[in-house]
Amino acid sequence: MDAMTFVLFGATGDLAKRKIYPALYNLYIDNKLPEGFSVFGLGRREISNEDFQASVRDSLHKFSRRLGIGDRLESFLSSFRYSALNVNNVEDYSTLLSAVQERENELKIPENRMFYLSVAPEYFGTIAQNINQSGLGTVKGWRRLIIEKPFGHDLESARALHESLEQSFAEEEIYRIDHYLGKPMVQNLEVLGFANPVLQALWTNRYIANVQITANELVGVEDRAGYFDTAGTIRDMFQNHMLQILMMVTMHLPKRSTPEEVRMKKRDIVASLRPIAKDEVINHVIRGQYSAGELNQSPVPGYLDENGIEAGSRNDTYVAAKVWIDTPFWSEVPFYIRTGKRTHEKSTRIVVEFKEPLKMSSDAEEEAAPNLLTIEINPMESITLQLNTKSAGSDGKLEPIHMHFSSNSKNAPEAYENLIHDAMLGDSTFFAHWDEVELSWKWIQPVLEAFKEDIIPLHLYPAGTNGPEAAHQLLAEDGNQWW
Ligand SMILES: NC(=O)C1=CN([C@@H]2O[C@H](COP(=O)(O)OP(=O)(O)OC[C@H]3O[C@@H](n4cnc5c(N)ncnc54)[C@H](OP(=O)(O)O)[C@@H]3O)[C@@H](O)[C@H]2O)C=CC1
Ligand SMILES: O=C1O[C@H](COP(=O)(O)O)[C@@H](O)[C@H](O)[C@H]1O
Repeated sequence: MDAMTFVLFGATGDLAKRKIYPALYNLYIDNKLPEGFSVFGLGRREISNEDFQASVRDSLHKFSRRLGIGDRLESFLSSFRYSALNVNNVEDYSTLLSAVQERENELKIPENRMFYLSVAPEYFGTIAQNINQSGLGTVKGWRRLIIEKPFGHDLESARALHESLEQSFAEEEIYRIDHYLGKPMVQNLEVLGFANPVLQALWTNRYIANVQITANELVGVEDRAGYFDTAGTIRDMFQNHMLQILMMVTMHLPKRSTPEEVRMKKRDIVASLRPIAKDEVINHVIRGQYSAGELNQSPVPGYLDENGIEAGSRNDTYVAAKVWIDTPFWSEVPFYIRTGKRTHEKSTRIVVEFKEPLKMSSDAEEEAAPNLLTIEINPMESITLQLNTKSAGSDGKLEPIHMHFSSNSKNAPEAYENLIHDAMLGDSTFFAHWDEVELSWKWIQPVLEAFKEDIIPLHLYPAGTNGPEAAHQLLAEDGNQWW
């Protein structure tokens, strides 16, 4: 891997402390950082290098699961420098440029610069522009820009953001983080397809009855009311993470592919999503909001009673939808997608339900359970195939059995580790490319409008339950059920 300077905007923020520093540290102790590696943390506040290193040390103590391994923390921290910078002030970038160049010379490393924007999205365009104007982005080596979500608030704002970024950075230099694409089981979907002919052969509408994608959460709005009450689950989870999983599970790859091939396949899927007109949203999408309920036998407040939520807010904390992909592989297969906060479980999973088995014999009225392939993504990482077999007893009835594989996820790299490492290598396979981001917003725009205009019901569900009843009806009307 190339030696580089990692320039982190928002170095004093929550995401840096909870995710980025632990990810960098884990990469360091796994010897996955390059020889010459230097970090510049940036924020408005004035702090010394020592205080910055101390705050990184604190966040590792709090958030890293691997601090006990080895005693390399201090040498890791010695790569960290801090520079005060206001993103709107071009002179601050020039000061930073001098400091970065001095460090590059000191370490004798080439001008490879990774810019990570862990700040509010309204700054993305300005930062990209100022990086260029100040000369910080003029390099003899390579430069890359990692940006956090959310990428826009709707189709129009996403396009505006893209236009402002593309004035300063080429698409190949931009790495849009969707942390679900960094989850090992989501990355595994690419391999499951091409490495298992048995699955590859079955991966079509000929054999698959429906596909279900669930991301249930225990947590509520936490302390992010300001952001969440205007975003809702539809933008926070559905437009990005859920549609990315849908793309990953449905693209057909004949072999391990280049980032460009993956990008084209994902693009084809999202371009083939059957459009839902605004007045049709009511038939395909369920919108929910949690009311007061119970979790672990303790009462929890409803959404409207959470801190910082606007009185009478009609914001969505739950979305379920029935989606169709109009391609020869997937026509006639319903994809059911649901995600919600304050449900009864933390579980992200994909369940593929295969078509009904053939009747065993003409006179047997036996009910065979469907074959199900369940891929648990989070917090469990497992793959289970449900088959039918004869029961051991004398009656010889059918009973389901489970072939189960569970990975030892304790030591598996976390999503941010995988993604930052990939970006350092210049591998954009598991990043969201503009084409698919734009098409996702385009597809979801009528749903956003239906929510905004309040023309579909907002179903309440008590916290700690399995979502609104209407989400179950959505499948029941097709003769299906959530698994
Ligand atoms: N936190 C999370 O769990 C997640 C966050 N994200 C995204 O990551 C990004 C960062 O979020 P988060 O860390 O939570 O935000 P925080 O509010 O915790 O941190 C914001 C950071 O931006 C810096 N900052 C703010 N204004 C300026 C400015 N004018 N000039 C320079 N620096 C500035 C702050 O430093 P200072 O105050 O010193 O200026 C601080 O370091 C956002 O895009 C968010 O949507 C995405 C997924 C999850
Ligand atoms: O991006 C987000 O994801 C989390 C859920 O992530 P997970 O890895 O725990 O499944 C969600 O809670 C948050 O609201 C959203 O912004």
